[in-house]
Amino acid sequence: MLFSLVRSDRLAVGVVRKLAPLNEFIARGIKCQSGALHAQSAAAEAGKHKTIDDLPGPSLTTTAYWLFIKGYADKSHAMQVEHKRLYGPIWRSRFGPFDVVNVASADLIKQVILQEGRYPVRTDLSHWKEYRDMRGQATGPEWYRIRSALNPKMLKLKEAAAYAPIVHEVVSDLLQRLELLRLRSHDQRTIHDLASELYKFGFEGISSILFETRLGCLQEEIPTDTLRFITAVNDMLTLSETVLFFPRWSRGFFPFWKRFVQAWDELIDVARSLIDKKVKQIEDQMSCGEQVEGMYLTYLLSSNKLSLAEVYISITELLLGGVDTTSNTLSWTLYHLARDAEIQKRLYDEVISVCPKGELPTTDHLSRMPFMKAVIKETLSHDENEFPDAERFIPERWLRDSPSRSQHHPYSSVPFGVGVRACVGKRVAELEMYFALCRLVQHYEFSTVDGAPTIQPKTRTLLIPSEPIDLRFLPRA
Ligand code: HEM
Repeated sequence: MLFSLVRSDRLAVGVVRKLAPLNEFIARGIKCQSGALHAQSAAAEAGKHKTIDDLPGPSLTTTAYWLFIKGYADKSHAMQVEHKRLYGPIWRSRFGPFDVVNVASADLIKQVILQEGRYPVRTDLSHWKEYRDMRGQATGPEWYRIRSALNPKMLKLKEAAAYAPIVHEVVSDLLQRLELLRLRSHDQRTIHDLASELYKFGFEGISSILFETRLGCLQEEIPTDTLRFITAVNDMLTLSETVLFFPRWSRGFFPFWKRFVQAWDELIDVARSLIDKKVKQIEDQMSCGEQVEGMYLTYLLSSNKLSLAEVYISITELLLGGVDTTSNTLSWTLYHLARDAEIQKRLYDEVISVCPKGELPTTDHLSRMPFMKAVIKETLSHDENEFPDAERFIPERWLRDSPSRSQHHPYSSVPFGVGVRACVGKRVAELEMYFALCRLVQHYEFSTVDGAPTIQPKTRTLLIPSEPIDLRFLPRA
């Protein structure tokens, strides 16, 4: 396993976007804190610690050969598996401006995380920072202060549970939309490209929490401003990868940098106007002497812990972190369930016994659904060296009382990261995924389309399906 890489060979969903920053940090860790992390070697035995220059790994040219000639450009997860085989559990590689040390064993990951200290550093995505500097926006005060302002209403289980009503509203819209698409399909069963529908769900879900407003992503006619927003996020993330591969001097020849900046401009513009609307609303309420109540944005704006510029950028970054991670995990989860009727049946039985159809699940219900949590956990990452039959989908391995319970290293599955720098949106993501999965299972039985080939993952920041996922949705009685 590589840190944050999800189900590496069989692969469901990955968070490779978050991998590079950690690795860059590790590289620095090795350089600056010699002895904090070292590979066992003749050098170490002789009492001399290795430096980053001693690490094995492909040169820049070899990496380019793997990416562009051997065809791993959209399969960098598979390349990492191959590189681990070739170079061992710790190796150096270079991608564009990144000089990366990869660690691919639970023990090494633990060593890295345990020496992070109070203010773990993640590398800046230089081209994101460059955009911000160019537009004179906040370059980000220290991470810890911002993170301390963002954490309280995001990470605490009790606080995140306050978003349950809005998440249910969005899940209801998702169910309605899927039902419409199902009925419209040629066999009144098939939903084509489920991942793109779930992407809209992810966008609507996280925006409704962050901006405290509904954007209409799941409506038949998506409002123009919302379409602009979705396109901008999509363009920015897609171009973000392209821009990295082209040197600065080539920006005059190729359109990518210009388009990347345009996408950011659009994105910030829509986010700012949504936030400004809320600011105006709060001001109006306050001037009338009304009590101001709201959710995440209201809390941030009224806590006075961040400047308005910091709120713009923090909310935008939360949005960027929270859309496709959640929806992609859900897409792969449904795909795995559709391929395994037995596991799906076991999940259905659990859901129905705790929360029958017609009832809306609550966080209390969720606490009595260990199998559902295991299904999501199994979709997210784990280490092929630590789990028997790692390539098979076996949610039972996460259940405490199950005979298939695996005795795994605590760092062998860290899909949200660990420690102070771990994912700020974990609780919100779980709430969205659990509620959506629960209600989908209450309503439908899903299966793959007859004769459909197995869908492989490809790297597009995350590990996404390489082809559209088409699933049959059969309504349950
Ligand atoms: C299945 C869903 C998700 C997964 C698997 C996931 C995973 C991760 C991982 C692995 C990290 C990096 C941790 C580290 O560097 O140590 C991270 C960071 C982050 N995530 Fe998530 N995430 C998910 C959902 C979300 C959601 C819903 C949000 C927004 C509400 C979000 C916002 C963020 C932010 C802002 C960071 C950066 C935190 C920091 O550097 O302080 N994520 N996430």
